[in-house]
Amino acid sequence: MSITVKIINQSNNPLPEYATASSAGLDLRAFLEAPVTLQSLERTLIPTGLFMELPEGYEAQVRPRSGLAIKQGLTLLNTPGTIDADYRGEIKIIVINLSNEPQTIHSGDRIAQMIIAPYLQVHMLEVTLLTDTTRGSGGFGHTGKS
Ligand SMILES: O=c1ccn([C@H]2C[C@H](O)[C@@H](COP(=O)(O)OP(=O)(O)OP(=O)(O)O)O2)c(=O)[nH]1
Repeated sequence: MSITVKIINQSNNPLPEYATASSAGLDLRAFLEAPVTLQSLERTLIPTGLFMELPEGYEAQVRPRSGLAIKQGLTLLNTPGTIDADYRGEIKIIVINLSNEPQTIHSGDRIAQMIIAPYLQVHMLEVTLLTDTTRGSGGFGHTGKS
């Protein structure tokens, strides 16, 4: 399946790619004029230079990369971020530094991954009674510890 995209400055900002033949996520790169340093617990919006036109019925989920999380404590604050099919703005990534040290992001760094997935829109049909189940309203640990 093809998706129409626009990218700023493609000579040094390549299109997102799948790292391996079966990768689920396309790696997203930071597109920055200068490196950005995040202090411990600081968050910021990192531009990618990427714009997309998703087909109707598809979303993109923006998720953290495990290597960045374990090595640098960098993750995404709103994971998974949702890119709507009708969004035409630049895709930006909300990065937070959960480590104790400052962390620097350079232009071209792969800061997140993006999964394209189908979604359903539903009609909310209101009723006064829902059907009974064994679980009922049990939740939040109701079935035990292990
Ligand atoms: O990590 C993200 C999350 C969202 N977006 C863009 C695409 C998405 O379609 C739009 C709106 O995102 P969302 O619905 O999460 O934002 P909101 O806070 O509900 O704002 P809005 O009222 O604009 O929908 O912002 C990004 O670029 N990166």
